[in-house]
Amino acid sequence: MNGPSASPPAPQGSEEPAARAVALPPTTPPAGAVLPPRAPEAPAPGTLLGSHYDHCFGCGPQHPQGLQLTAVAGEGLDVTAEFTVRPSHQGGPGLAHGGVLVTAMDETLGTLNWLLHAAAVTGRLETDFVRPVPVDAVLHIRAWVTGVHGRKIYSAAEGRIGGPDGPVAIRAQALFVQVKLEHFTTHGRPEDIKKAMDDPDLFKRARAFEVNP
Ligand SMILES: CCCCCCCCCC(=O)SCCNC(=O)CCNC(=O)[C@H](O)C(C)(C)COP(=O)(O)OP(=O)(O)OC[C@H]1O[C@@H](n2cnc3c(N)ncnc32)[C@H](O)[C@@H]1OP(=O)(O)O
Repeated sequence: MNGPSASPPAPQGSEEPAARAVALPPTTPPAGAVLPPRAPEAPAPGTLLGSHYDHCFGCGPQHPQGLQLTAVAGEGLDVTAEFTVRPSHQGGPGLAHGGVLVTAMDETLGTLNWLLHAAAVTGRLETDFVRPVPVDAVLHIRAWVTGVHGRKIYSAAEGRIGGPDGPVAIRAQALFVQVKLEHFTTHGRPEDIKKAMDDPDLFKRARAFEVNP
């Protein structure tokens, strides 16, 4: 199977508007979802999670235009993260681009999988933009797992500005799908796979390709 099915857009304008919508699966956990314990291998609460791949647009320190987001493991199945909006992240003048903010949420939500010791990729990500985020602002993000159902990991996050307890600027909810190593080796560019595999930092290498046995 290749993800959930979606209706194609209707070919002409005579249908009801609702019939033209794409059917998307929910990002709230279904009945039967569970909240597993933190994996025994999960980094201790308070650990700076670091980048899973130096060239990642979300967290890589070697990506000059990237977000260089940093995340810290929480006490449970939760993380906090910070991202400083730079001029290269602008959409409207002086304001963060919405897609860049979504990336920050995606990246932070992705780090939750590390607490479950599961390799997973984003299947679906919903966001609410609540208030604009200016250049130079720090987005304080908190993310948490809401449930796990089979290979699906459900999670939610919020980003605040003006401090960790400041007003909410963005909210997100996501569904990640656990994948095996082949997801990356089959679809990724060979030279980049090699670059990640050659990283002398064992921890990063593990994070770039960690797979549930
Ligand atoms: C490990 C370190 C990496 C960390 C990176 C963090 C960076 C931030 C995260 C990202 O941005 S990842 C990049 C963006 N995401 C992608 O590129 C994923 C592209 N999509 C795929 O590769 C596949 O569609 C996917 C792996 C998600 C699913 O394909 P599969 O063939 O493995 O799964 P399958 O279709 O069998 O579906 C498994 C279950 O997930 C559900 N599912 C799959 N795709 C879904 C989707 N898109 N939305 C909702 N549900 C989805 C599906 O309905 C099904 O539910 P059930 O088990 O209940 O039947």
